Amino acid sequence: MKTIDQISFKGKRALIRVDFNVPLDENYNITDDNRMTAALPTIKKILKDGGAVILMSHLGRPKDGPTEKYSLKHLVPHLSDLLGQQVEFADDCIGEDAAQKAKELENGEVLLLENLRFYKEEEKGDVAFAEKLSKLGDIYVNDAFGTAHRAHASTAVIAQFFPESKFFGYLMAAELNNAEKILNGAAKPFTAIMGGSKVSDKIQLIERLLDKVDNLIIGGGMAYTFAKADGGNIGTSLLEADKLDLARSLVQKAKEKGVNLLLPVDNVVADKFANDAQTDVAKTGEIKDDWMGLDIGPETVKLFSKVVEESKTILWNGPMGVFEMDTFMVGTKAIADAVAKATDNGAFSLIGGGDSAAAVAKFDMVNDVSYVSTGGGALLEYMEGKELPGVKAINE
Ligand SMILES: Nc1ncnc2c1ncn2[C@@H]1O[C@H](COP(=O)(O)OP(=O)(O)OP(=O)(O)O)[C@@H](O)[C@H]1O
Ligand SMILES: O=C(O)[C@H](O)COP(=O)(O)O
Repeated sequence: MKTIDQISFKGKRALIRVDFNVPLDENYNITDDNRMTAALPTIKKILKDGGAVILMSHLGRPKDGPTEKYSLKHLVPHLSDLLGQQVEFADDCIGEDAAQKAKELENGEVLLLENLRFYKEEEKGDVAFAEKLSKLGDIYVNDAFGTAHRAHASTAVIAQFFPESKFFGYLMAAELNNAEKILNGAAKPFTAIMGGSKVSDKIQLIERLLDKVDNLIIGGGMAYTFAKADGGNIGTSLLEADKLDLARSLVQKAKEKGVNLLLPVDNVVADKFANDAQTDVAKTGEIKDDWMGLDIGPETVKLFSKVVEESKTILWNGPMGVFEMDTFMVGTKAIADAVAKATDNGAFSLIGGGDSAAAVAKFDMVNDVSYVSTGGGALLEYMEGKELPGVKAINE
């Protein structure tokens, strides 16, 4: 793997694509800075070598050019705190001002460019736009694992302008190594925990995992499609009506492959989708008409936790319930506790997916698991066996 360890950045300007697509509240406070802290080792290595750093990223999905809401300037104070030095900001990612600021950057200094997606050329993978960006640095570093599944100007297309000087950053290398550990070197028993809202998002991953795991745990909103497929009543719980056959076939495949497939046996149900809803516990398949399942129930917690605690490799993608509401976070928290316990006993645990990572951060358990991935879609696609454009662009 071509990583930044292979060169010295002394006297060089490194143009680093990072994924600083972090959640911000209404006052522009960063509510989870995992993606920023994860990029620090790469930035620090380059500064320590005696180089200068130019950071570029997207934030959100702006539709109509520059907007206050999606400005990366909101990240400057926190990034400066994290690095212990003032970070410069260019309020346009290309153009004269950015060029001037990049040129004048002294070794040891850091410049952050404005949101790349203020130009539609970024997502289109426009070559001329990529070339303009490429002029800002001497060496291209891709450390944006979270965006590696996008073939955009700054993540993939730009690499052609650095044929001899393109490298993976430390975060990218760590993410790829950890994903490989799960895919091709997992100690057994290997348990995958799948949750979240939709089974359709995760079909390919589930199918691939059936060849690798000993246990497959399915919880969260997607479990209701399985309950319905089994002929149960699910009330107004989440359902993907067009995925019932698929659910049945996944159950069948698990059986054929000897995978222990675990689905919820009981559920926390509510009379409305709200934190102050009336709640009850219902057996799977026995949810009353106007009620919805919003978390796994206490018996399920016991069943899932036992399997998780006995595992040596754990991949967790997607929460067990609507953990954003305190009333329905119990199941997700209990599974997080089980993952932490297994990790403490020597298991390797990888948490992937934006929402699972947010849940672990909410419970303040980031240090209790082996690795929290900064990738949502990127990790899923990599695990599904797809080649990530951001990775390919450096490798080829
Ligand atoms: N029983 C349920 N009913 C409705 N929504 C649910 C239920 N269980 C979980 N969810 C919701 O599913 C969402 C997470 O699903 P998603 O598939 O996006 O997970 P993820 O893979 O961790 O995240 P991402 O796709 O962002 O990487 C959460 O917002 C959670 O509230
Ligand atoms: O949050 C993410 O998954 C990445 O930053 C990619 O963002 P996108 O889905 O808007 O391309």
